[in-house]
Amino acid sequence: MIRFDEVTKVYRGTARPALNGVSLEILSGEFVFLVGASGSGKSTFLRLVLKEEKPTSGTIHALGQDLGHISSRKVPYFRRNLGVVFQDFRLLPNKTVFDNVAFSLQVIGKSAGFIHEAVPDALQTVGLDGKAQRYPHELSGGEQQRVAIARAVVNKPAILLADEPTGNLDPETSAGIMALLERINANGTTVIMATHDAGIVDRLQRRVIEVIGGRVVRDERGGGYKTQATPIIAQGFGAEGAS
Ligand SMILES: Nc1ncnc2c1ncn2[C@@H]1O[C@H](COP(=O)(O)OP(=O)(O)OP(=O)(O)O)[C@@H](O)[C@H]1O
Repeated sequence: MIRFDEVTKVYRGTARPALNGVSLEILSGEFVFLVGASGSGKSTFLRLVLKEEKPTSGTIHALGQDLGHISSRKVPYFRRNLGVVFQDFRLLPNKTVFDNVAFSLQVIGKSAGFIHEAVPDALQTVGLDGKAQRYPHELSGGEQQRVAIARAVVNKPAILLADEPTGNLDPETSAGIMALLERINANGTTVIMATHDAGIVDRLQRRVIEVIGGRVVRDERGGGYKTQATPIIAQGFGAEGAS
């Protein structure tokens, strides 16, 4: 589903790679936590998958395509298969909940008929069916994140990328968001989530990829936030990235 082969990313004007020789594979249907200190390279990983950045060296395949060979004209089509959620929600403040979710479908040319079925469906999935006409400032943080998740999944993406989606939320609200992400994953969407939340990672016991200074130092299925166990390098991928 996603494969990194010896991927290194050095941002312009910087000396130290943000990602350094990362090789790994993420399979369809997996739920993966990306963990590591601030600045370790987690967001860079997600931006590379989205093709918002390109690697300095190495190759990335996602959904059967070599990202290096997708022309800029085709990038928007590629991105239709990916949903994205951020720590700060990024909703449009002057649009209702319904219109925030509908907007992402309008820009890709979906018909009004499609939108009027898909948006209520997505709002029901995230538990916000009664709040379609509210504005973002009339919602709690947890509800705003649910809108952002509805927007991310309304087009039924194969992959959901979440960059610290619970970073601004209290533990109880975070637990609700995690239950939602688990449900979305159980319905077949591959979920990759960057997080600093040790409690969540320990509780869910999913695959954990730990990055330090741009290198993958641990890739463990059923792992916690921190482990004393000998790292298991998933299926032979990532050995080169470990140090
Ligand atoms: N656009 C950019 N230009 C230059 N350097 C960048 C850019 N984006 C990130 N970096 C650098 O790349 C490294 C990795 O950053 P990245 O944002 O991927 O880390 P992160 O693990 O997501 O951190 P956080 O947990 O704080 O979000 C950092 O040293 C950062 O300063």
